[in-house]
Amino acid sequence: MRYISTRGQAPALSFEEVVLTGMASDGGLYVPETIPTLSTEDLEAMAGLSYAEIAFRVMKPFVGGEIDDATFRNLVEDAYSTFSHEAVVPLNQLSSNHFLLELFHGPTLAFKDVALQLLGRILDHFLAKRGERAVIMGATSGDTGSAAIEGCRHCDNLDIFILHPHKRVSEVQRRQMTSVLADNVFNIAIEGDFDDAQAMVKASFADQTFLNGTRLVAVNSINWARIMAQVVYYVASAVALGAPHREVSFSVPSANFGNVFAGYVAYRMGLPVKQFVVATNANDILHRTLADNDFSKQALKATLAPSMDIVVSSNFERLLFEAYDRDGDAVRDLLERFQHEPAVLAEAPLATLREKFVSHSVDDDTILEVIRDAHGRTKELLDPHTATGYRAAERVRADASTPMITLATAHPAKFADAVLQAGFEGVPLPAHMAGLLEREERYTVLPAELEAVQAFVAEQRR
Ligand SMILES: Cc1ncc(COP(=O)(O)O)c(C=O)c1O
Ligand SMILES: N[C@@H](CCOP(=O)(O)O)C(=O)O
Repeated sequence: MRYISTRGQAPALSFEEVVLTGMASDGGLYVPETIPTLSTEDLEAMAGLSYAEIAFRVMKPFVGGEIDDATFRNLVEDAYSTFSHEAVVPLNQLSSNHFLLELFHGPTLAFKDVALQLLGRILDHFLAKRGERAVIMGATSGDTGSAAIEGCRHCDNLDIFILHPHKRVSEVQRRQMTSVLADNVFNIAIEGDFDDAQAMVKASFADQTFLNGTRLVAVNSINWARIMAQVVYYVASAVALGAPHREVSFSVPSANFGNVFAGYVAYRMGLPVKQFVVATNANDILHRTLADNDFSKQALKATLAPSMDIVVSSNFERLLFEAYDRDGDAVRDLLERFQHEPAVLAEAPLATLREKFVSHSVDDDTILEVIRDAHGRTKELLDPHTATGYRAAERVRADASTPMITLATAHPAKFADAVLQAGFEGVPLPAHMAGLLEREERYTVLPAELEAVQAFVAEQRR
């Protein structure tokens, strides 16, 4: 399996190189040269298998033999043994044809654990084999950061630098990151927003001279392994509901677009998916683009679903690459224009996207109303991100007969503010996080300036 850049000018890489590289040298993101397929028989054979076994089977073609089967199976089983639910990502039936896919049973209570528990182990495997050290730089709006720290902190070959927007993540999210006092973990609170943090991480990949030759690795969904691991739960949940002989739809709380893009990859692999509902908070660029062809930046708003407070959505580029028939020049032109002025998509690619994707945007007042309403109807307490998906599913689903799976991307205990504002008492943290709110914290506040961040990383790395 080779991987190519969405901007068409970087060299093709192997799986190992792609995992250890992050961004492509032409500024693009890596995608598989060909998307592997799952036959009807492959999908049928997955019914009743464990999550880890389905994960092994779905991901194997992407790894392309670069990790031997026995080792890869061990890495996968080990990664998912850290989840507190035996099913790893259980499906919870809310009503006759609406299901919640609970992706928050990992160590940090958000869907990011599904990929980052595995990515940490894959990185460890490749770096140990090469006898190399690497520096991780990641940007987080709250969840990727703690999941990356949790997934990678035991890897002796890695120093981990996580940039979060100062005072714009929830208290639980911040403490999950900043209370890890390990020598190889560095938290940076940026005086800016998530877009600033992500732009600095991407700029650091583009010019890595500040690291004097040490390898820089991505833990954001820039890294293909993140997407690959997220493809699995689309397959597992659809199979549980009758795929390949029954179509399903997914509603996905979206921002950086890695999650729903992984669903699209599952569809392209052969999963029968009727519809992807892209749910956004008030930062609605994805909704404006899909609904009105308005691909333009607006000022980032702080919302009750802070992990989705993102305007420049990294993985939308991967979907555009597919919609533009893998024309890297067209993608590069469009994204360069988008950086400086409002842009629009060409008619044909937009029509292609609209065949599978619909969208809906949910503001803060509605998030609170949905949390109350869903609890009244189903007894489930949704986190504010999941609430956007739940509402969007109900508003724009194509029909009531196709099972709708809303992705529950985080546990409500991470977002006490929204839960309290919705009129509920706080949600207790699980036992393994007891005492989190009293633990010592360590982080460094820096201005949103690339030089300051790079100087800090260069100085602190071991
Ligand atoms: C809880 C939660 N829900 C939804 C999202 C959006 O997912 P994506 O960025 O993959 O679109 C995020 C962060 O990205 C998140 O942390
Ligand atoms: N919501 C994310 C933002 C980063 O997204 P990623 O999928 O690219 O890592 C977060 O919680 O940090």
